[in-house]
Amino acid sequence: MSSAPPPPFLRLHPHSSISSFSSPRLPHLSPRTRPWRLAAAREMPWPHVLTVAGSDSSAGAGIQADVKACAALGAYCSSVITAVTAQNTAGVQGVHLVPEELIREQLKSVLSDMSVDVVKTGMLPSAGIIQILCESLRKFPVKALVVDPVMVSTSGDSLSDPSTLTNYRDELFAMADIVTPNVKEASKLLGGVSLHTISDMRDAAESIYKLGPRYVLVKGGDMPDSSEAIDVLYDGKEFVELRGHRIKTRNTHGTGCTLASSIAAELAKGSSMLNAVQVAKNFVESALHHSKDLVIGNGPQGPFDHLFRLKRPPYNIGSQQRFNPDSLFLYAVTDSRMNKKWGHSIEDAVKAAIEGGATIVQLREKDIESRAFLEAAKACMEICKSSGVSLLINDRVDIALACNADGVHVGQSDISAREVRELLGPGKIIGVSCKTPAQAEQAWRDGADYLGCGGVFPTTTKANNPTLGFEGLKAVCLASKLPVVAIGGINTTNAGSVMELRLPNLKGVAVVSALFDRECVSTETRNLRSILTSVRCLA
Ligand SMILES: Nc1ncnc2c1ncn2[C@@H]1O[C@H](COP(=O)(O)OP(=O)(O)O)[C@@H](O)[C@H]1O
Ligand SMILES: Cc1ncc(COP(=O)(O)O)c(N)n1
Ligand SMILES: [Mg+2]
Repeated sequence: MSSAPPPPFLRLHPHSSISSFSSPRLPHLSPRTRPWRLAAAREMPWPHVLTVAGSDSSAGAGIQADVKACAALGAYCSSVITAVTAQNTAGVQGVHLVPEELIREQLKSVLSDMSVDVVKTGMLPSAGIIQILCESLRKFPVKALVVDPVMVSTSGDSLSDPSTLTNYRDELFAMADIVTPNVKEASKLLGGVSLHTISDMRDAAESIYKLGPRYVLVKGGDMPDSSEAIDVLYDGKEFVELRGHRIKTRNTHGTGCTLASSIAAELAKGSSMLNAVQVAKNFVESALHHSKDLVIGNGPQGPFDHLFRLKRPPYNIGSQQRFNPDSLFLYAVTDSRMNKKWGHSIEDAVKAAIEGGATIVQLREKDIESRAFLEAAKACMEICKSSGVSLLINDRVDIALACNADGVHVGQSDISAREVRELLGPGKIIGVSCKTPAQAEQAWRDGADYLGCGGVFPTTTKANNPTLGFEGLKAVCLASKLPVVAIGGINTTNAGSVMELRLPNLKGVAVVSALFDRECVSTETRNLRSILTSVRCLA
């Protein structure tokens, strides 16, 4: 690796010079006095990841991978470039470091102005660069820091000076929310210990955790002879093994950069760490799967297609608004037989439920023709959109796609949440009906957003549906890594007792007949809502 000579190529904009970097760039105006901000009627925050990393001329890894991954997942990605590398599918041919003062300048330019949510680091090739980054982060704090300690490329070329080890370990890790070494990097960080088994990865995660980050993810992409790609996540208390299919492909250049940026994008959207890591891992696996036969370059390591979803409908892949688990509070599920019985159209029933205070709606229409269902779903989408309530479709991914619904709810015998995610993309809400902790675990692995758990009480809405009781609900809630909504026989007389269980992850109740098998849907919804609210107020 060549070290940085004085930058003869540096041609500065007349108003921007390294020597003047300490002078403030932006006039200090309050939002009220910034005329360009008054133009927008409603300001929409855009999840923002700043990547501090190296440029990869082959665009499979580094800054280029980070920008593509964030874009694919619906986050904005700004970039501070630490080094310019000459790379292709055969390996790394050259590295040139960006002058440290220009890195400081780039950091200040972005962090002082652009409301960064999460900083993600990749190639930090010198000790001085790490120090500058730490200083900048202390001056401009962000919500989360994702550190991918890039040291060696997958081709085996060095991408950082050995002296950076000390700065990583003593300074940057303590500021990090998550550190994501691959097995080779974990070994380097720990003085050369060898990692061959999952148990070795766990030990390494534990040792790196002691250096100060909130989470450690030891990635097993490069573990030989395994049919699975297994990563180990550790939070100081619990280990989680994230297992995925190992895709047989030469196109794995940039998997590490992509994983870390995807975690950063999900954190910027508001996910918990565990969910961010799971979504990121599923995204890498899907991208590798869709790119496995693509050919670019003659070397042993090709890039993969981060934007694979653009090749297929739906095109509205990235959503900026994360699913809010609190919206499960009063979950209204429609039933066409009940609507018919009371002479309500689906649209009127949905409108009344929202008027009464339903916080999310699912259309569960089992005996209606597809064309009529789609028309009703489109009308319900308009109603839900104008009141800010999400609309999900039971089982029918085709209807959800056609009406651009907010998501889909599937049962254990429907197509899996993983396949639904493939079809709907990352921005949509996916719920899965689960009766056991094992099903809850699988739904989380498959990339679901929430669980429906029941029947809590006996119900006539669903035939042959075993009753779980409070014990069954409790087992699922305790085991679940996802928010849960209770369902099955819930009405105004027993809803309070369900919420009074105060089970972890239990966010609300889902009801069908208690709302829709009634003459006045809005009154019933209002009554239920006030019961739920009073239980919540007593908490
Ligand atoms: N062939 C593969 N199939 C599926 N997932 C993979 C494959 N190779 C790597 N991954 C996943 O990609 C992510 C990055 O891991 P890894 O390749 O070990 O990182 P790095 O690029 O830093 O060496 C991990 O989640 C890992 O499990
Ligand atoms: C500029 C740059 N940054 C990072 C990597 C690591 O690549 P990988 O994600 O395959 O480990 C790389 N090859 N080049
Ligand atoms: Mg790799």
